Amino acid sequence: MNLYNLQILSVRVLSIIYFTDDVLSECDVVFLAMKPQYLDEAVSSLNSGKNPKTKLFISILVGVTISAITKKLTTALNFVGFDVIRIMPNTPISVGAGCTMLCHDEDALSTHVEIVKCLMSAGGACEVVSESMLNPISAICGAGPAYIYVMVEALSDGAVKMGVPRDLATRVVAQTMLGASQMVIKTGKHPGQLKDEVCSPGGSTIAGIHAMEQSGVRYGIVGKAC
Ligand SMILES: NC(=O)C1=CN([C@@H]2O[C@H](COP(=O)(O)OP(=O)(O)OC[C@H]3O[C@@H](n4cnc5c(N)ncnc54)[C@H](OP(=O)(O)O)[C@@H]3O)[C@@H](O)[C@H]2O)C=CC1
Ligand SMILES: O=C(O)[C@@H]1CCC=N1
Repeated sequence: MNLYNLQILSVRVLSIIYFTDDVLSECDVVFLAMKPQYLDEAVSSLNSGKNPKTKLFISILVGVTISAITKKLTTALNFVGFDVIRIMPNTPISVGAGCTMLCHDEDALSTHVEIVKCLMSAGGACEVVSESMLNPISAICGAGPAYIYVMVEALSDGAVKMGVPRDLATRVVAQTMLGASQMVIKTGKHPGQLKDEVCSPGGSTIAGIHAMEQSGVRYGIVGKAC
């Protein structure tokens, strides 16, 4: 990490917890990380005091807009001059392989955007998108790991059914998913082309693909899960 990154990371970051009387007077940056239905309760538990220090709120709440959060904070706390930046991270961030989507208002300070990018990049990829893109992309980067785990579990179940021990099956499935993902990222090839490269004419893979298509896997993912 370069000096610039270290400098911007030197701001103190704390999460909002219950009964946070002094969070705003002590922290430059505050994460809003409760479920959306508890936002009002959380905001009302904050006390801006005489000298609020917080200049940046980072929200991971799914579906709550920057303007809605700004309005709630401004109304409840009666102070202005802060930025709200929305992010949608995912749980793989805990192992350094996360994917965070970030959006901000046009008037957000570039230093604030850099702070968030720097913080979230420490846990994986981080990309800036428009706010209108955040909800649809959240269905993939935020919820996506759960869908992938179901697929890992299903493939592992299939292997177990054929007599492979569970731990070996799950390890091989996960490594295969990792490898396939790296192929998509590193080769830049269309996933359909990568799939074609695995399917030998008349081979077992195309037979498996046929079975997947017959059972509506693609339809279920595109039409129902997303
Ligand atoms: N799970 C995921 O993969 C992702 C979740 N998100 C978003 O993150 C948010 C939290 O989700 P998740 O972590 O799964 O949910 P959890 O229920 O695990 O965590 C919610 C947290 O909010 C705290 N909390 C509840 N009420 C208040 C309050 N009034 N004031 C302050 N803090 C409060 C809870 O504290 P306590 O434990 O003390 O009750 C808990 O730490 C949601 O908005 C979700 O959309 C975003 C991306 C991915
Ligand atoms: O299921 C949820 O509400 C959150 C949003 C993204 C991931 N989990």
